[in-house]
Amino acid sequence: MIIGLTGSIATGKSTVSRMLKNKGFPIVDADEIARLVVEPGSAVLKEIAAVFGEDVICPDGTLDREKLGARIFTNEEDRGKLNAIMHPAVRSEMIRQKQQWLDEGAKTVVMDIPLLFESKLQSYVDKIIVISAKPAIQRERLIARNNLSESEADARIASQIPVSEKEKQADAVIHNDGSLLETEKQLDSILFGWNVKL
Ligand SMILES: CC(C)(COP(=O)(O)OP(=O)(O)OC[C@H]1O[C@@H](n2cnc3c(N)ncnc32)[C@H](O)[C@@H]1O)[C@@H](O)C(=O)NCCC(=O)NCCS
Ligand SMILES: Nc1ncnc2c1ncn2[C@@H]1O[C@H](COP(=O)(O)OP(=O)(O)OP(=O)(O)O)[C@@H](O)[C@H]1O
Repeated sequence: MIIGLTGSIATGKSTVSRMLKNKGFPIVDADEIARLVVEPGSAVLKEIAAVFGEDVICPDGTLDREKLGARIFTNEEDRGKLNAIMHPAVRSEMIRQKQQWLDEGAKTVVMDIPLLFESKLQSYVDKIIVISAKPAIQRERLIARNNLSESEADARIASQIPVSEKEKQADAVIHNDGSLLETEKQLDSILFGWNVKL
């Protein structure tokens, strides 16, 4: 079974993904892959520099994530351009990693894909878990984690489909508004209900 884990920014995908990893499930992490494909010297990074300018590259050759983030989260056209450059590379690496786990005999693979609905990747997975948090809590956690202003946080939240919309298309929803223990209990009950095997 391929389980897709999604939600909206800062609702707790990585938190739940970590819980699943601790239980022994293999994880394919789209955010981690998105960092991998822009390593210094990569073709994807060269294309980003060609489109967005050399000033999005740090003196040490790495991507200036803060600078690029400030542009793409406030400008839909720029976001579309970045997605067009990065997503094909991210998608093929996600599929490669998933296949590798299956070839190694994994019965279940978890794919943590923040933009699963925005990128229409529902067909990549068998079941979808949406990690949700109330808007005020989501905003508060995003501001605290990324040290953003309120307007920067709002721009990031607005760059994605609202989590309430995603919930409607989920096979299961985890409400991550309370303690981590409460979140893990919801996760365990979903895994039990679906008879998920390691
Ligand atoms: C713009 C970048 C450099 C900002 O880096 P930063 O370290 O600040 O953020 P990070 O990569 O940790 O992403 C945090 C969250 O932002 C959201 N997010 C990232 N990219 C996008 C996007 N293109 N559109 C909407 N939301 C996005 C996701 O919820 C993600 O979990 C980076 O997010 C990036 O390379 N984005 C493009 C690749 C992408 O679409 N990644 C999302 C999953 S494939
Ligand atoms: N139940 C919880 N109680 C308190 N804090 C939490 C809880 N769940 C998550 N957090 C915190 O909220 C922040 C966002 O969580 P997390 O990083 O897991 O979200 P995410 O959905 O993976 O975000 P992104 O879309 O940016 O990758 C983190 O700082 C995390 O430690």
